[in-house]
Amino acid sequence: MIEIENLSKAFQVAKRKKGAFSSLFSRDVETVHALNDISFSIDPGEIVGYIGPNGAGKSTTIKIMSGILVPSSGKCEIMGHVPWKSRISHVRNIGVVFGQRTQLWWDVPVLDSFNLLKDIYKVSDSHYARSLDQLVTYLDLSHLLQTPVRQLSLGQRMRCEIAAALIHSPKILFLDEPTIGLDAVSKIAVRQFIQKINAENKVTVVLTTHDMSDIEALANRIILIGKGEKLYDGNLDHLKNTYLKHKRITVDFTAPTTLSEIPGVTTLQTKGQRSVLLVDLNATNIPSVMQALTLRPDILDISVENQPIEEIIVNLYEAHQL
Ligand SMILES: Nc1ncnc2c1ncn2[C@@H]1O[C@H](COP(=O)(O)OP(=O)(O)OP(=O)(O)O)[C@@H](O)[C@H]1O
Repeated sequence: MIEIENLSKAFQVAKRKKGAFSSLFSRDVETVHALNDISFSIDPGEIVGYIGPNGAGKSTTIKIMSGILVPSSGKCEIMGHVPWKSRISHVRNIGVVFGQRTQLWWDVPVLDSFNLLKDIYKVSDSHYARSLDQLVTYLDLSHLLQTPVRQLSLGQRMRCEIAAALIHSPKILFLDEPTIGLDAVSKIAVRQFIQKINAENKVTVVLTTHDMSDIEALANRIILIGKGEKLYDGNLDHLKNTYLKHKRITVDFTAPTTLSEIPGVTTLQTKGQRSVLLVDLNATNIPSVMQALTLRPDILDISVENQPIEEIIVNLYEAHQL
């Protein structure tokens, strides 16, 4: 369904020189390699988390796959189309949501934007009625349809953005940071909707996000890129098991206290009755640390957390010497 082979994208940018205005007059340019020889393929019905740190090349990939950017080299074929060559046929197959931008008309009621999109995509009346009905129900939009977009909260707007991207029932949905800035309730609503349209309408989803809870909730596969290179393609648990070096244990005591030394464990923080410990999994394991802790009579609560995924990514970078 999505075939990416040896895809590269380089940008030419004016070289920064000392002095506020010198780059305006300078002819020196440097090349930024946003994507370097990336290859992957995605099958129908998958939900893929496309992740990586800032500047990794995620948005560049989404823009190429949407037909907004032309790559410097390599192949990108989506449902038989080269996105930037056959734009009109391609956009019928895809829906795109950029969390930081809107595709809705700011001053008009949401429903008017949907009607305009219906005309742009030449959706038939009967298909539109069905599609709108489903989107309004699933995303709980009925009370928002007559509201101008500028009056919507961020969470309400994002639900409308997602509906707008799906009015023409595309087979593929690209979501670039769809939950950015949303509160917990809106995040969950967006996630549940993504799960639903994937399960019921068989929509293939490519999701970029910095929110790893989005990835954990949705993606059965992740593709991780860093500095334009593909670093990992597979399942999230496997990545965690391979690169997880530490776990964190938060311990609440009945009264302020200090912990005696436990091999392989460092105290990251002690505040009042709470201590946060870092367990080095190369030196020890969780059952041994728990055993040492539970010998103490003054423990109220213990919780064990995996190292944040961002730190796992750092481990992965180190492993790749990037
Ligand atoms: N239009 C452009 N002109 C010049 N450089 C660009 C352009 N777009 C992106 N870049 C550069 O390409 C690299 C990859 O950027 P991209 O926006 O794809 O990263 P990203 O993974 O989406 O990052 P973020 O998580 O911060 O959104 C960065 O170094 C960025 O500065």
